[in-house]
Amino acid sequence: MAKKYDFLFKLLLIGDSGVGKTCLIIRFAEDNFNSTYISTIGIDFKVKTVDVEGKKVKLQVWDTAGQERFKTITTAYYRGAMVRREMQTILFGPIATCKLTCVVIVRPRLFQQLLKHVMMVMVHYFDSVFQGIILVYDITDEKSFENIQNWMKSIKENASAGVSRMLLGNKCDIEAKRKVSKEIGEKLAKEHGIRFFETSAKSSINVEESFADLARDILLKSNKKPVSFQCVIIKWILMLIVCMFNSF
Ligand SMILES: Nc1nc2c(ncn2[C@@H]2O[C@H](COP(=O)(O)OP(=O)(O)OP(=O)(O)O)[C@@H](O)[C@H]2O)c(=O)[nH]1
Repeated sequence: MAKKYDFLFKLLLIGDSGVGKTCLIIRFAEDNFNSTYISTIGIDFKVKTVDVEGKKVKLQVWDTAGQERFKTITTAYYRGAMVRREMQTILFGPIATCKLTCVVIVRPRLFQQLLKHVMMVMVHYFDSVFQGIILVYDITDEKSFENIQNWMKSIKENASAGVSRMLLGNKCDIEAKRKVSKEIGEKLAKEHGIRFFETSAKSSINVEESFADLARDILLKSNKKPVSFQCVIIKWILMLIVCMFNSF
């Protein structure tokens, strides 16, 4: 059977509530637009395969809720760094090391359980790393632009270090209500050394282009090696080990 894609990249959209994250994803994945606003609850994803540098890249695009009350769930999804920290504490923390040594000697069965927990964390890690994060603001809403700094801070604190980022100023079809100039958006992106596009999910401006551009950036960073495929293999091996532990 022919392989349907060469690479799989996971992207995450973040930004204030109402800036158009869901609409951008729907425009990208289904080429559709709905003006009815239904606020996202929790997290959801859509997939689309694009051609990048002659390679088929499957993008799994995750939507998040911009509302403050869902922030804990949203940031939990940046994972990479967080799970790594979790693993470091389990494996290398000073107390953990002492306890672990005692457990191996005195309670081998408990050690087995611990090992299983570590495997589970690793499975989760390989399953939840995002290669790209798209920060979205609304060009007609100054506050959503100011908040980009907070979202940037949140990425720094929670996401993995090598993650590719991109800034989108959405709703550029409503020029009459513009509050944030293109230049100021470009300036902010430049300061953070990331790509920038003004988009419109409604009028389908720069949506496909921006997603493909980010995919290209990730592809070049990954040195054209199918990293995600390796992750999937490692994930399945880890899951197999977890299943073996379960059957003891
Ligand atoms: N004019 C215009 N309206 C848009 C555009 N994108 C989204 N909207 C409208 O903005 C509103 C909010 O869009 P959503 O995509 O639900 O916003 P969101 O960022 O996902 O919001 P949360 O789920 O609350 O985080 C909806 O009424 C959309 O129709 C756009 O490009 N142009």
